[in-house]
Amino acid sequence: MKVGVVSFPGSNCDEDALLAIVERLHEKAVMLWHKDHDLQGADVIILPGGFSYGDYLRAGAIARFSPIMQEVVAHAKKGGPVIGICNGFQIACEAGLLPGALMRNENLQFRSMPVTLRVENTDTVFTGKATKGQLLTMPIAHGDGRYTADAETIKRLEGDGKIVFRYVNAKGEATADANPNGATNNIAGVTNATGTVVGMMPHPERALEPLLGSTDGLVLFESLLAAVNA
Ligand SMILES: NC(=O)CC[C@H](N)C(=O)O
Repeated sequence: MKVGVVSFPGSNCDEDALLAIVERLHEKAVMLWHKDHDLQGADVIILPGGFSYGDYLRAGAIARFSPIMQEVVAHAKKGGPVIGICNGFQIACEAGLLPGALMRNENLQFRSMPVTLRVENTDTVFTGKATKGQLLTMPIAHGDGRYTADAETIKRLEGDGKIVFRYVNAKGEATADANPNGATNNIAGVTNATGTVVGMMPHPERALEPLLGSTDGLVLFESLLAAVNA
């Protein structure tokens, strides 16, 4: 497996994502500069977290015009795996790789804290090794994480089981107080029709070391490796 991590001006989780692949999975990873058109033979693309273009206009709205996004979209259209983490999720939505949008957090605060997620869909390239209903702890760090879409899209995503993660409390219940940003239906992550593109606000690449409080992010990377090698 060879993973390409796209570095935009303002990305700040690109190194963490690269290290997740190299140090935890012992697989190959390359940094891809946003101005390039070459995916350097990567089988998988990570759109990392950060503040691409300073979140000007709207988070992800400028990054989606970066030259490399044409190749990322073409890769995704061919069924190539793509994961958008936090700012990467915002960029994936802006680029039309995933439905919906990430709005300013309901409480207008930047939230940096651990959250509990419930795995809703294990039929994606990034959750195949998880179990449905499994609870995962990982951090969030965002100001614009309130997932939203028009009512018809939400109904379709829910009906088709395209919600991958939901914010829940310690008992696994998707309550309002477990929702850090006011996301519709506590949605923390979604997938496309084929389960090959996943976007999520929480950071699995920051939950790989016991020292950092959780290793629950590992299941996503192990799922990816298993899917690519299948
Ligand atoms: N950690 C991140 O990727 C930050 C995401 C984003 N730009 C926000 O604050 O909403």
